[in-house]
Formats: sequence, C-alpha cells, structure tokens
Amino acid sequence: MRKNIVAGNWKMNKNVIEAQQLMFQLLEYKKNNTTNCEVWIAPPSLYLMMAKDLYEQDEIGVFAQDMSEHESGAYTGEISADMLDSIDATGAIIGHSERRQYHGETDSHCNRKVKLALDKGLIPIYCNGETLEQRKSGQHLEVVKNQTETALFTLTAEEIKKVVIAYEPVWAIGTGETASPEQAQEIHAHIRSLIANKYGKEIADEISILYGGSVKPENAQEIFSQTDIDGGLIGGAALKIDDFSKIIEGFN
Ligand SMILES: O=C(CO)COP(=O)(O)O
Repeated sequence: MRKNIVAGNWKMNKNVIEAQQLMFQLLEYKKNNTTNCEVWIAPPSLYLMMAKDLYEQDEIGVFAQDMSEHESGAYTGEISADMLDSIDATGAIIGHSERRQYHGETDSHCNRKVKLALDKGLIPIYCNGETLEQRKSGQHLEVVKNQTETALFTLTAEEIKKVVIAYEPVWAIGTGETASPEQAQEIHAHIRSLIANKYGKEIADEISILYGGSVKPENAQEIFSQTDIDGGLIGGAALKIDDFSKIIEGFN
C-alpha cells in the first residue's frame, strides 16, 4: 500500500554506543510525537539485532543496508535474506548507488536480491538514479527506465506492490546539492508511469516512491509535498535526532 515513509540510511557511521543512543532518542521521539509517516532506519548490520530488541512494538522499521544475492554458503562477509528474516528485520536497502559504485553491483544483482527479499517477506527498498554525466547529457529518464525494468519487471504484480523504490540521483547524494522538487517529481512520475504501463495504474498507485539526496529539515516539506513523492531516504541528516525528527515533521 502506498504510504508515507521517512527512512534513515546510517551508512558506515556510529560506534555501538552512539548507535544505541540514536536508537533510544528515536524511540523516545516516536513515543512522544504523532507522526504522519512510517519511520524506518537502516543502521550498520552489526546493530540490527540491537534495534530489533529495542523496538519491541515495531515502532520503527529496521532495515539492512544491503543483502546477499545468494541464499547461503561460502560467501564471506555477506548477510542473507534468511538471516534478516530470522531476526525479524523489516527489509533491506538494495542497489544503493554506493554499492553500485564501490562494489560493482548491477541491476541484475538487484533483481536477484529483490526476489530473495520478497520470498522471505522482507520489504526491499530498491534504489535507482542517474549520475551527473547522465543527467547533463539528457539520459536521466532512460537510465532510470532501464534500471527499473531490469531490477523489477520480472516480478509479478503481487510482488511489485510490496517493493519500495528510492530515487536517488547520484549527483545529489552527500553533495549538499538537492534535485529541485520539480526535477524529483518528474522522475517519480516517470517511474510510476512505467509501472502503470506494465502492471496497471492501480498497482502503480500502491507503490511508495521515496526521494533521496541531500534531504534536510529545510527542504523536506517541499519535496514531500510533490504528488508522486511519498517520503525520503535520508543519509547525513538521519544521523542526528534533531535533523531527522524535523524531516519526519515534513509530513505534518
Ligand atoms: O544516499 C542517501 C540515502 O541513501 C542520501 O544521502 P544524503 O542524504 O547524505 O545525501
């Protein structure tokens, strides 16, 4: 079902004490405030069980930042869908541009990961988005189309409904440069229409599409107010409770 979501991708930040502190702060915030969106976090995988123990009532969704394309076995360093399921994780981010850039991840890998996640009842947050070069040369719509089709269009209608998509233009990640609300809206509408063409409008209207890339307390509200933007995947500004809570309030 299409819902409003603010998700924090902590990336490779925070030691265990700092992570625990931020998890506590978020829980306190959730207990004391009514939020008009779901609140999810993706801490480093080392801390996922700690988050699950703390959020006893599933107040906050707990996501891995990545997940293996293999089911089990000799894959040193990897975490499987089955393992995430066994700790009752909510889901996993899949295909983040940093995984693509530094770890050679492709949309074919993403396709396998998304399927494995869905098979275990995990929510995949599938990330796509163009580079600066691709945008400058006017290829952004085509790039996002190819990414979306390769990674997701082998899914059934029932499966794709459960996927959350995060459009994250690479040039806006960690750079302080945000896509304008209009630029983001254009791509979000594009993604939704691709899904509508393949699966029908009813299905497309059920899918949450998040924007990621330098979302801050100052710009969250305007971004979230766009028709096809259902929330944000937040990096740097998810690391401080004050900033993250103000972004959540972008939905108030
Ligand atoms: O990559 C991101 C979230 O996954 C966005 O990061 P920033 O919010 O730091 O730009």
